[in-house]
Amino acid sequence: MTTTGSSTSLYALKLSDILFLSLAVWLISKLVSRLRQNLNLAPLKGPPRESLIFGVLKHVNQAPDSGAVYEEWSAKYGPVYQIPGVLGSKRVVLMDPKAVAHFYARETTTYVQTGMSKSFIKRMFGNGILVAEGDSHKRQRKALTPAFSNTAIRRLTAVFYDSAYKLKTMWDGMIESNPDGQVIDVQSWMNRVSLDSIGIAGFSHDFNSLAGEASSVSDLFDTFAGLKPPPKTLISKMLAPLTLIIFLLGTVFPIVLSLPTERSKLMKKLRADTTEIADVLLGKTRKEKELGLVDEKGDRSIVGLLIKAEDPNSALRLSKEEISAQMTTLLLAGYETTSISLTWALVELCLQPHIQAKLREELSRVSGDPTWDQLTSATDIPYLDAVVQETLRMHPPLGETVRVAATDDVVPLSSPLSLSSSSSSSTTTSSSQTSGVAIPKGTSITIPIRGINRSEAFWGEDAKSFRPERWLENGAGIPDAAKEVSGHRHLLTFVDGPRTCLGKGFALAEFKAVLSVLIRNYTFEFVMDGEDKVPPKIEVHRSILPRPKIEGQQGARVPLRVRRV
Ligand code: HEM
Repeated sequence: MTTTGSSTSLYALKLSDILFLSLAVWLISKLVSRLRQNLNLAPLKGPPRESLIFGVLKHVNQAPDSGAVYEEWSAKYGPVYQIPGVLGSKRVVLMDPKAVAHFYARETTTYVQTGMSKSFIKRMFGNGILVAEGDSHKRQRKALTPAFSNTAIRRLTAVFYDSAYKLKTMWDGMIESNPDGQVIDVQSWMNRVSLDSIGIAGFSHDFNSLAGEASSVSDLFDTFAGLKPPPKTLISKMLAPLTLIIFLLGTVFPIVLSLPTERSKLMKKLRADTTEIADVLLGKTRKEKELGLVDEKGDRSIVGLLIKAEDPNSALRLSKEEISAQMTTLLLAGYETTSISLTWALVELCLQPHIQAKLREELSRVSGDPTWDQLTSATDIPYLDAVVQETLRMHPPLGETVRVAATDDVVPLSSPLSLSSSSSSSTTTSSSQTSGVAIPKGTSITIPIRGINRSEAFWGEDAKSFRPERWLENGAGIPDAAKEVSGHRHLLTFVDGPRTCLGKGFALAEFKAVLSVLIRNYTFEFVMDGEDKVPPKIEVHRSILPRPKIEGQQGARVPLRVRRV
């Protein structure tokens, strides 16, 4: 008995020793690698640490315009600077166009998702293209690309118009009984247009959300957008006030993201539900294919192409898990981003009714619905193009890219950068200036997409104003400094390089088709009570991606008065 007891306690002691030693080794290795990074990193200027735990990240996350914060620091410390991150870590912020282009060109190889992003995306979207790196990313991208070719999108244009006209039927019914216009939460309707479009175009599946059919995808997104009260358990209630803290700590310790917060539980459910939908859709299409119900040659839906990629003899074969994750990714990527962009466009057009009128006037001169050729041209319906571009510049759904260096690198600069003290960097041109910034392996890098898109240094003094005219005049409206920024029409909204948005053509065609139907048929204005008629304040609601909301509304609601033209 005694022997057994002592051997148990000896075993327990050994186990605790091992645990303690492992923890100590892990902590020391983290500290050593952080020290190595900090020592090898060029002595960049940057704002002082505000908090020992969060650095300045809490300040950035809580700012009403995080882009403006990065822009202010860039004006003060130069276009490449460092900011204090969580628990003594440092992040390098790139706002120099040459450095940004260099960075995006090396996405998925030299620069990869952080542990937190990987954990977040895997939980939400599965192990698909968004987390793939290097050769695996190349392989998945090659398999998916044909689904987004010009020919494919041209054929999908009818789907976007179908959705827009279904919405019109519903709205006409609502407005009919209210000739002075109907107050409509346009954001929820933009969600429905986007969801039904991606369902049909991506999987030949009609979610029928425009006709009011409920689906778990829209239910979950609505919960994230604060439009439905989430189910609350005691533990998640207790963790709710800590959501931001847990999120920030997750940048260093991704494991804390697994804590049962309301958000993490919703994410888990979202993943489970979208995977279920993906599996059902996949099964249905496979069966149709077996029964010869799908025109194999003609089927260019995303699912059709994914199923073709399943061919065991194909070099581009994707695993079943990858197929399910790609479908989830496409469903979610095609739904949130486009819906947010359409909503922002309507908000901006209400803030400046003369721009709305000018757009309507241009569209009234187009006979019938614009064709795909007209939608994709920047010059056929130039003001529509300018309004869409300006919306994407001002309101990129993804505000920043955060990555970590997988290997040591040197980032080139457009012009020499002043360092905070004399540098030991090999690329130093003088004691206080450098032509390239040494980035040690493990360094976190931030590209402030929103900050660069709206920066006065690139876009001029009126950078923060919604002014579609800057896109006209044969490009003369785009300042030379902005032309230095690589990316779709000098914007980083779709990022750049190997991870450039695959659905860019899809999104632009859908955005323009839906907006043209809305503006030709309806006028939009804010609901303004009282004598003064001051437009309401527009706030940002933190959902999966930040969404616009009108001040005072619960959740991401954007009620507008809609009248028939
Ligand atoms: C206005 C609408 C859209 C915007 C602003 C947008 C923006 C973006 C951005 C910034 C990324 C890079 C994400 C990252 O760095 O991790 C991305 C990737 C992606 N987007 Fe979009 N997107 C839009 C619409 C769409 C649509 C409609 C689809 C599909 C139907 C789509 C499919 C994808 C895919 C598959 C990727 C992953 C690409 C890769 O990892 O290689 N997007 N998008």
